[in-house]
Amino acid sequence: MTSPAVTLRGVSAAHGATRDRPLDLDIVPGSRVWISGPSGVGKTSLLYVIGAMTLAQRGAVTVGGVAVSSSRVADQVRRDHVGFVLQDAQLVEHWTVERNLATMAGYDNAPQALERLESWGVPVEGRHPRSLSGGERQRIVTAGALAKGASVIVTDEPTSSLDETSRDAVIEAFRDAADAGAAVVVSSHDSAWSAWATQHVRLGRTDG
Ligand SMILES: Nc1ncnc2c1ncn2[C@@H]1O[C@H](COP(=O)(O)OP(=O)(O)OP(=O)(O)O)[C@@H](O)[C@H]1O
Repeated sequence: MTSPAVTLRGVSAAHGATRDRPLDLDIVPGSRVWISGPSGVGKTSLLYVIGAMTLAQRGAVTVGGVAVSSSRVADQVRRDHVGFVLQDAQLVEHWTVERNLATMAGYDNAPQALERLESWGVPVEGRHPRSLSGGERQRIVTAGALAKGASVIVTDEPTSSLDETSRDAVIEAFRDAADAGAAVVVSSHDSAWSAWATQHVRLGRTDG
């Protein structure tokens, strides 16, 4: 039997729907999980718990087989197991994009990120984050997170700034990451993720 990449048992995040309705969830390697629900329902808050970016308010969380029981453990788990693409695509503004990518992905993996960005038509050489459009920024962070080769990838609206063609390329890249064995968890309003997902977590009133 495949060991889950992430388990939640009776978990409530600090904000949103899981406060009233704690969640049990098993996410196995290779799965594609779509968290949906109306604005403000708590998708981001749940995603942060799944990615060990914050501790659960209640319940038990494991990521990569490790119980996320303290901030110190969460920091380590995040480094060892998690790649993330957050809503405000996180880059160090005074570094070049290449240095940002090397830090996100690891120096050995950075060429892979550069290759992907070239295939997506995102020019990178010598650029700083301030010169990037929202869509370029989003794809740079995505390429960095994917190249890290993490076993768990969490992403929050990773295609919100993209046109349809670019969006489809990014969705495809997250599919490839899952095919390669990562557990990929996406929080998004966009129903384009529906056909991509193998597992759907719907937060909100219509949730069963
Ligand atoms: N640090 C915080 N302090 C207080 N309230 C917060 C905090 N973070 C989130 N919230 C509130 O918790 C609720 C859930 O927020 P969250 O960002 O998880 O929702 P979401 O479903 O991801 O929303 P959206 O789709 O608009 O991004 C919202 O009402 C939000 O205002």
